[in-house]
Amino acid sequence: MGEAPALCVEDLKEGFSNGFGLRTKGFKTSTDVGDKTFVIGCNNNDSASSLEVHIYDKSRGKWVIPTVLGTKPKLYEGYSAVLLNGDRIMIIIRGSTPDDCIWFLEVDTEYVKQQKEVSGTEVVAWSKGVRGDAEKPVVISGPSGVGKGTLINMLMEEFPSMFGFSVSHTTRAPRDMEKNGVHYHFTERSIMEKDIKDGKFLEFASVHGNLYGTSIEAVEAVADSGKRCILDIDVQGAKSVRASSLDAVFVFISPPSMGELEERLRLRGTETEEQVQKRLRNAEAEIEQGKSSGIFDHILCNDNLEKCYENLKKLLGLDGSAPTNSKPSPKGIDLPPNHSVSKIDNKILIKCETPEPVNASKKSIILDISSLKGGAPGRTRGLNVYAIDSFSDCLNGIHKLS
Ligand SMILES: Nc1ncnc2c1ncn2[C@@H]1O[C@H](COP(=O)(O)OP(=O)(O)OP(=O)(O)O)[C@@H](O)[C@H]1O
Ligand SMILES: Nc1nc2c(ncn2[C@@H]2O[C@H](COP(=O)(O)O)[C@@H](O)[C@H]2O)c(=O)[nH]1
Repeated sequence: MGEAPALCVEDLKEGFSNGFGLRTKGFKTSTDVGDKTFVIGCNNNDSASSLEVHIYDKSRGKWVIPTVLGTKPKLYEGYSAVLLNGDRIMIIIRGSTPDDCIWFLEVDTEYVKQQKEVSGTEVVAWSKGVRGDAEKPVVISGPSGVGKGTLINMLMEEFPSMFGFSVSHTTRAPRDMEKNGVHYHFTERSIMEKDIKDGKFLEFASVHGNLYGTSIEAVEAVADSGKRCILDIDVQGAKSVRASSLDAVFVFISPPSMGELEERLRLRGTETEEQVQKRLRNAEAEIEQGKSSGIFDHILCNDNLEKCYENLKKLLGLDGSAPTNSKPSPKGIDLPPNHSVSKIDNKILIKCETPEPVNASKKSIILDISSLKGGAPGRTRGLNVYAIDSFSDCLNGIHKLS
């Protein structure tokens, strides 16, 4: 590392404008990014209140309340804030649980810039920091009745600990055997539209007359459990995911013929005649787009179900003997209870300030932020965590925290 710490929190007074030292409920901190000052905090000690973000635009001499995307962190005992790359503020939370102690407020990332353009307002976006990486999600798309759900069920039955299903939201009515929260989150249009406006959806589309969408939480919950996420979405949804920051594998399932697709839809018996007709009309355009748009990495024809399933497994690297375990869920980050925060290059030093000896897991730690991935509005993954015995370790070498 070689370089002296850029900033050490003990050298700074709480509430300084560099953003370090955001304290407890009722306090605020400010971080300067270009000609804007981002003030993060809470106005009072009311436990019902939450972290708010206000922006002071120095060039216009005006306060702005931005649109805040993503889920906000809860209120805890105290916070430290560190500006990273000039485009996001890392918030380190004191007194939180190990899985909830690192958050990012994106203030000028590509995602935030795009959202500003779309909404025409100031935008900031929260995402939660997570250790380690998740496996690439698998997006499965294709016309209604082609067999996507059947193939996904086969995969989940054979590899229950490896895959998790992204439970979509929809405004369509549940079918007889469908359970809320398992097959879909069945919801009202007005509620879903508000959630879409609040940035809670990775993608959404109007499909066969109803609104369908994948919430960011649905995908992240699967990744948090250490499983590989499977999305069953239409072609418009696949296109939106392709354009998003989610790095996924895209598979299109095509029918052997329109006649066969019609027969499958009718035999399933879940739609009225009018709905079958609508789905078949939409299928033609979906097949055309699926095969020609360049969205999909793989196209599989579901003629013979067993053969198609074998091909799906092959492209997912599962054609050998069945692996039994998924990747273990990444552990949380055990912060020392009393700590100070400083930044050295791509490393954040969280220095234990407890006078008495502490056990290994409560030692000072380093967060390596050189491999951050993903981001708002969901999870920022790729945080690496190392334990250190003393501050000089930080300069001389680091030990990986198990
Ligand atoms: N290869 C196949 N040969 C014959 N029938 C099949 C085949 N694959 C699936 N099916 C049947 O076709 C019907 C439709 O399948 P499924 O419900 O999985 O379609 P889907 O693509 O998920 O449809 P939707 O998009 O409407 O949810 C089911 O009754 C299923 O059993
Ligand atoms: N864009 C999205 N499409 C979705 C989502 N969830 C499901 N779907 C697609 O809708 C049709 C119809 O489904 P059905 O359950 O009513 O038969 C099908 O093609 C699904 O793939 C979603 O979240 N986003």
